[in-house]
Formats: sequence, structure tokens, C-alpha cells
Amino acid sequence: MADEFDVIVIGAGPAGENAADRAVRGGLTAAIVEERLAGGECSYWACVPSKALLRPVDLAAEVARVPGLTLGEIDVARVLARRDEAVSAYDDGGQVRWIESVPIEFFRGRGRLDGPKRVRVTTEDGDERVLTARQAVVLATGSTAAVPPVPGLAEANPWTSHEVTAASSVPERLVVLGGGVVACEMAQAMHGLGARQTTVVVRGGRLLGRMEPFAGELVAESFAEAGIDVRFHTQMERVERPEPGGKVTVHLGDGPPLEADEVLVATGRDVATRGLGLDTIGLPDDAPVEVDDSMRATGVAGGWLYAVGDVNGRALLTHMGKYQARICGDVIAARARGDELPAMRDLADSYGSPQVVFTDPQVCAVGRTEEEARNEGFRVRAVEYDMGAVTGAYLLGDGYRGKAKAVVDEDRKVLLGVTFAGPGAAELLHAATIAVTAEVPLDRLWHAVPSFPTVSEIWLRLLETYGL
Ligand SMILES: Cc1cc2nc3c(=O)[nH]c(=O)nc-3n(C[C@H](O)[C@H](O)[C@H](O)COP(=O)(O)OP(=O)(O)OC[C@H]3O[C@@H](n4cnc5c(N)ncnc54)[C@H](O)[C@@H]3O)c2cc1C
Ligand SMILES: NC(=O)c1ccc[n+]([C@@H]2O[C@H](COP(=O)([O-])OP(=O)(O)OC[C@H]3O[C@@H](n4cnc5c(N)ncnc54)[C@H](O)[C@@H]3O)[C@@H](O)[C@H]2O)c1
Repeated sequence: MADEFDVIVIGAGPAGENAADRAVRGGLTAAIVEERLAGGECSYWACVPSKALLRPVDLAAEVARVPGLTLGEIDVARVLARRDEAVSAYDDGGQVRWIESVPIEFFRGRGRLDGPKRVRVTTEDGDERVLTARQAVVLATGSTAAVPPVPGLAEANPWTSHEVTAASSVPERLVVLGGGVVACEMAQAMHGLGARQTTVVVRGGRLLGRMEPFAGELVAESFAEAGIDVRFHTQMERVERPEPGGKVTVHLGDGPPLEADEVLVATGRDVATRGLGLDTIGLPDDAPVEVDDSMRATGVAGGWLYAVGDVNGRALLTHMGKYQARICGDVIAARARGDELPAMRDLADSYGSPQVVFTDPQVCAVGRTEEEARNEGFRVRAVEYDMGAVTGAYLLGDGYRGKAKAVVDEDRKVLLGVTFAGPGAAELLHAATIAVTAEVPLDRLWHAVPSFPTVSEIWLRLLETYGL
């Protein structure tokens, strides 16, 4: 095996794999270093298993809304088996074969920067090898679950996204800490699969605090109806678990303690930079790796270091990491050829990344919220519409509840952001992403006629509400 490549990527998650792939497509040689499983968090402990667990729960909610259909018991063992299939039973053979077919050289081991353009790889057995990059090193090491310093919490060995997505059984009583995306999705999945007593402990007053407020309100209503107990404005003060794996007692800032079989911590992510050798090149190792819009790390002499995906802290989403990676691989190949192509720049992150939260109701958004747009100084007008009043939504089931909001830049008459919250709303998002990213003028968007009777008629209603 060679020790010298044009590009060396550390981390074979979705971002790392795409960066290496694009560099090779651009005519370069590439190696990728992965300490665990090729495919990264997303494939085994995040997006893929969480959605495999949520799908039956989502479908059960849909069935319950259609008169004449009756849902039987969810066969949890089969749901878990399908999740195992979705994560290839935690075997990355298929991914490694794809990597090698590109061709990208695959190194299993922990990668660490060892000075400019050098990567030290340590295998599980402790063998070491130093690889040298002719053009660039790309950091794509992702992120890990953050565990806040609540007394007794770490000692109680709580679940994080890793354990909950890989669960081999469903706890009867679950306490979830956090009110963000992981907390909402996994509380819903676990509750739907049998965690009959699910309590979500939220320090603030909202679920999904980064999105338009109505989104979290609709999810909270749906949780209350389903019997998920959401405690707002509550702190987790102390946790006790005298027996490893045994019962957990969670003490809150107010009210009686909660008894549970498991605690899930879903309070955000730490970027995976520790021990990566950033100190060998004068960068901090406890913060996201700052990059410019070509994904090149700032403040590194010679400009040979790049960072894509969660590790640069721009947008903690698989599709955005992959997008950044495509830009990164193309830029590295172009610079190696001596081209400096200004078109290859990250524009999408600055518009506001699209995101789908797979709860019931589904929540999806792209661009800026009204509050963000106003804070950034845009002259804004926002319009809202009740999605349940759209014929296509009504036909999806009884009691369809949902809401949509469009945030308009009044100076340019283009959309700055769109949010939908409602059952099945996920597939509405890409139209919004195109409208926001392509800055389609509203009087042009008016001529994009939605089909009857689809939920997409919400577009027509939003534009009519705006005054078109
Ligand atoms: C429960 C959950 C559900 C999610 N669902 C979604 C979703 O539905 N949609 C979505 O877009 N996003 C979702 N996300 C976010 C998504 O998982 C991340 O944004 C995505 O995985 C980031 O990709 P990445 O390639 O940057 O990093 P990762 O997927 O974290 O991959 C990084 C890889 O680098 C390896 N690595 C780290 N350090 C080293 C080292 N020193 N040497 C060698 N290898 C190393 C790791 O082992 C890992 O394989 C979810 C996250 C969680 C926690
Ligand atoms: N469907 C999806 O797109 C999807 C699904 C899951 C995760 N993700 C991504 O993964 C990332 C991580 O998700 P997440 O839910 O862990 O993070 P998050 O940032 O979305 O939410 C973290 C939550 O924890 C709370 N919190 C933080 N510190 C706390 C503390 N000390 N005590 C109590 N509460 C605290 C925050 O107020 C917030 O409600 C997100 O940025 C998201 O983009 C995406």
C-alpha cells in the first residue's frame, strides 16, 4: 500500500466519503482513514436507524387518522430487526467495497494530524503508519453526543443517540433530557414502540427551539395527546443509579423525582476534534474547525487543511455535510490543476439549510425563521396558513392538523424561509428549498401551479394570503 496520496481524508462518514469521491472524480488519488465503521454515525447510530424506528410509529399515526382502518399491535421485534437490516447489522463491508471501488485507499485506524500534510494512523493493535498528502488533508470526523455535567448523570451510564438508535429492547419508563431534534424524534419512536411512560425534560419553554415556534407547539400538542409527558422549564438536578443497568431516579428542579428504566441524553453534540492533532498545527482542539466557503480551514499556513460535515460546525446535517464535501473535493481537484474556480463555493449554508424532523406531525423548514430574518435586518413580511384547511390535507385523514409559514423579503419579493408542520409534510420541503435557494420571485412562483388535491396546494394558499 502506498503511503503518499494527493488527498487524505480522516473520517469515513457521509461527508468524508463524498469528499474523497469527488477528489478522485477530479483526477486525484485519495485515502480515507476510519477508526470505526465506514458510513459514519449517520449510517449506524443516527439518521438511518432513527428513521427506521420512526417509520412504523409515523405510519401508525397515519392509520389512526383514516376511518375504516384499524391498526394491530406493532411487532417491536420485527421493527428492531428491520432497523438492524437498515444498519447492515453494523457491518461496513458494503461501504468499504464501495470506497475501494472508487478507488479510494481505505485505512482502518485512528487518524491524527502529525504536522503539515501528515496523518498518523494508529490501528486497534497499536500499529502506526504515517501517510503524506501531496495536496490536502480533509477532516471529516463528525461529532459525538454531549453529556451535560448533571451530578450522577455520567455515572448512571445514560443512553445517548448511540444507545437509543441501537436499542435491542424498549424501556417501559424513559426520561429524555433535551427538547431538540434528537429528543423529539427518539421520544416519539420509543413511546410508539412501547415506552409507555416517556417524560421529556426541557429546560426552556419550547420544543424544537431553533424552528418557528408553532412547529414545537404542534409537536408538543401531539405528544400530549399521545401521552408523552413534556416538562418545560425544568432542570435535571441529580441522577441516581445505584445498580449498573438498574432503575434510575431523576431529580428535577421541581416536583417529585422520576423513576425510570433508562435516561436518554439529547442535549446537542460536541465536534470530534479532540486528539486529532490540531495542536500540532496551531489550531484549538476543542472547537469546530473554522472554514471558508471553499471548506478550507482558516489560519493554516499553506492552505492544505479542509474540514467538512459536523466537524466544521456549520450545519449538523448529513445532506449539508455531503454538499460541503462535494464542494471540498471539487475545490481540491481544481486547485491541484491550478484552477481557482469561484463557482465552487458553499452558498447553501448561507441561505439556511433544509431540515426535516420526522415526528408526528413532521416538521420541515428551509432558510430563515421570521425572527432570524428580522434580526439580520431584512424588511420582512410573514404569512401563515392552516394546512388542515387544504383539501389535499383533509383527504389524508381526519383531524389533520398543520401549519405553514412563509417569510418574505419585502424588498426583493423573494422567500427567505418556509416552514411546514403537518403529517407527511417532509416531501413538501424540496419545493421550498428550490424557491428559497433560487430566490424565485413571488410573481413567478405564482405560475408554479400545485396539483389538486395535493397538500402542495398550501403553496397557492400562502401566496394568496400574501396578496397575489
Ligand atoms: C440520532 C440522530 C439522528 C440524526 N438524523 C438525521 C437525519 O435524519 N438527517 C440528517 O441530515 N442528519 C441527521 N443527523 C445528523 C447526522 O447524523 C450528522 O450530521 C452526520 O452524521 C454528519 O456526518 P459527518 O460525515 O460529518 O460525520 P459522522 O457521520 O459523525 O462520521 C464521522 C466519522 O469519522 C470517524 N472518526 C472520528 N474521528 C476519527 C479519527 N480520529 N480517525 C478516524 N476516524 C475518525 C467516526 O468514526 C465516524 O465514522 C442525526 C444525528 C443524530 C445523532
Ligand atoms: N431529522 C434531522 O434532521 C435530525 C435528527 C436528529 C439530529 N439531527 C442533528 O443533530 C444535531 C444534534 O441534535 P440534538 O437534538 O442533540 O441537539 P439540538 O441542538 O437540536 O437540541 C439540544 C437540546 O438540548 C437542550 N440542552 C442543551 N444543553 C442542555 C443542558 N445542559 N440541560 C438541558 N437541556 C440542554 C437544548 O436547549 C435543546 O433543546 C442537531 O443539530 C440536528 O441538526 C438532525
